[in-house]
Amino acid sequence: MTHLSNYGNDRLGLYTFVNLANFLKCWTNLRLHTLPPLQLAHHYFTLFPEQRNPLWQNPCDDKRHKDIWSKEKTCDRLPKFMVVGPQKTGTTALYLFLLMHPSISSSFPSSKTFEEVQFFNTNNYHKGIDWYMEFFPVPSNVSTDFLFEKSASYFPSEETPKRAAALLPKAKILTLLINPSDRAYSWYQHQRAHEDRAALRYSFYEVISANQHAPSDLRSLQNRCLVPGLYATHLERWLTYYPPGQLMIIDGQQLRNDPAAVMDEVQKFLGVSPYFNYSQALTFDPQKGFWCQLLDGGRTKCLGKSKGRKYPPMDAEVTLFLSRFYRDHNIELSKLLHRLGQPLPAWLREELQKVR
Ligand SMILES: Nc1ncnc2c1ncn2[C@@H]1O[C@H](COP(=O)(O)OS(=O)(=O)O)[C@@H](OP(=O)(O)O)[C@H]1O
Repeated sequence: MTHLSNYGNDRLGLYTFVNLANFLKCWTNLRLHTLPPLQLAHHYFTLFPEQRNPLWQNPCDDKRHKDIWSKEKTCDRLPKFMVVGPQKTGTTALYLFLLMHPSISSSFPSSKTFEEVQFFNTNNYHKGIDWYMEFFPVPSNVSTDFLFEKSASYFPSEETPKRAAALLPKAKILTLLINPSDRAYSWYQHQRAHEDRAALRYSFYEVISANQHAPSDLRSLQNRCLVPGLYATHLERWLTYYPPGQLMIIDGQQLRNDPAAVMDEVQKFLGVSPYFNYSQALTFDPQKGFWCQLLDGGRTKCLGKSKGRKYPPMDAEVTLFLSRFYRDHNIELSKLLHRLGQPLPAWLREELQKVR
């Protein structure tokens, strides 16, 4: 039984199977039973439930598969890198800036989830790799063109790193981190703007401080609000499947304040050419209050209203609660960054100061 799309392994499988069955019938007293295919599959997965979940690999990584891979198909329609989130850290700004580079192209937008494909972390994964590849253009030059996708909910997903590494072992992974308290607050505001019932009903403080006896909708909202900010836990999971050299941890605060400097680092990390001068291509738009793409004639192309929302600042009680909530996780993050030889972002240093 294999979940690798049925390219090569099973050509001999049928022959072997028939001969094995004949052998058993001829030389043993075993009575062989069979079932119609669907019932057989049901029975099989009852016996081996762990095999219900496929783990797709790249068919072109194995010569035997590649040799019989359909002529119409290619393995070039896969990303060379991914922006994995977490949500509300500036992933859309990074996405827009990456697209400005002449050698970088993204996945096609999904009708359901806008610029995000959300393959590895959802049931879309069960639609298979052909479904995933359809989201990517055929690159005009495989070695110089950089395809990517950004799905901001990949970062905290339990399954994603393992699944991504099985299909895209050489991919580079870009993640953005801002102060997890600010991220949680921005996410809550996002839910309110999208008229999430629970977010409209409960104040931010009620969400973050809910205890285990709270109603289930509040608990669920709390989890989705706070869990992505447990950065060290999620990063360790990514590092179980990808070597540190393939993972870039970007300071989201720096991307917001000095995007050209960050984009220079990103270009180096990806090894993409030609060098693109973001200092000339980006400008700060005072009306938007953020850096935007500079267009001909001095006009700007900024992100839409849903990015860079206006909402009141967090009050002191909330700030204190969240600083305490994330304290140990931030300490873990600082140890992890130290181990990776990476500098600590300013917001993390500030949070660590509060601990003392
Ligand atoms: N250049 C630029 N323009 C607009 N917004 C910027 C930019 N750089 C960073 N940010 C911050 O990005 C926050 C939204 O993050 P994401 O794009 O990751 O959100 S999402 O998860 O895709 O919904 C968004 O959060 P909010 O301020 O809460 O709206 C911004 O603070």
